[in-house]
Amino acid sequence: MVRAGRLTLFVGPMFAGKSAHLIAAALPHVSSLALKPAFDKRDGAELVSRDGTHLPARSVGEWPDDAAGFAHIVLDEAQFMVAPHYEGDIVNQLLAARQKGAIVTVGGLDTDYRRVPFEVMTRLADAADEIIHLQARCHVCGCGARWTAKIHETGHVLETGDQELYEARCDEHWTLPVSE
Ligand SMILES: Nc1ncnc2c1ncn2[C@@H]1O[C@H](COP(=O)(O)OP(=O)(O)O)[C@@H](O)[C@H]1O
Ligand SMILES: Cc1cn([C@H]2C[C@H](O)[C@@H](COP(=O)(O)O)O2)c(=O)[nH]c1=O
Repeated sequence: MVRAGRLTLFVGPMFAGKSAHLIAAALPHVSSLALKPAFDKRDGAELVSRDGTHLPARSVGEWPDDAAGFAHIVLDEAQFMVAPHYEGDIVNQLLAARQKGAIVTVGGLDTDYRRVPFEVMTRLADAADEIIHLQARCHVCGCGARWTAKIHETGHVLETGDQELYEARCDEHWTLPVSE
């Protein structure tokens, strides 16, 4: 019997618990391949959530040759899987894995600090079986935050960082960064 594949997305701003949910989704699976973008040098060979959970993961700049051998594939920070940091079309590769029966679970930012959608995430959302929208707490007021604000304008849309550079913000308190 052919297994039915499935694509689940965890999307939202930074600090919303996307990595925590991905790690929790992977743990029950015996055969699990956890991937992270080679572009993201944080945390070495692990997916790490700010809630303290972590999971061994491979940093990849292209689709792994042995991916077909895994029943469950997890990918975090999917917004980084674009040229020149990633070779190949990650969306088509994930959809092909689902087609072959894999349970595919992906986390990523739906929008950048300007509130512009990340194209990879939009394409994945169009094809997903399930999308879980997560919110963080606004850094200013503590309300539900759908957006990420950047504290300093650096001129880079793709730029790894944490609380020194980014904050979760609600609709009322989101702003563009002040140019330096
Ligand atoms: N502004 C915030 N809103 C919500 N959680 C936060 C915030 N700042 C830090 N945290 C912590 O971050 C955890 C989620 O982190 P993580 O899984 O790394 O999120 P994501 O992958 O979405 O960035 C929460 O469980 C909480 O402990
Ligand atoms: C908003 C925004 C974020 N990034 C980077 C910053 C972090 O390294 C990751 C997001 O990590 P998290 O697990 O979701 O906290 O993305 C970026 O490159 N560009 C942006 O606009």
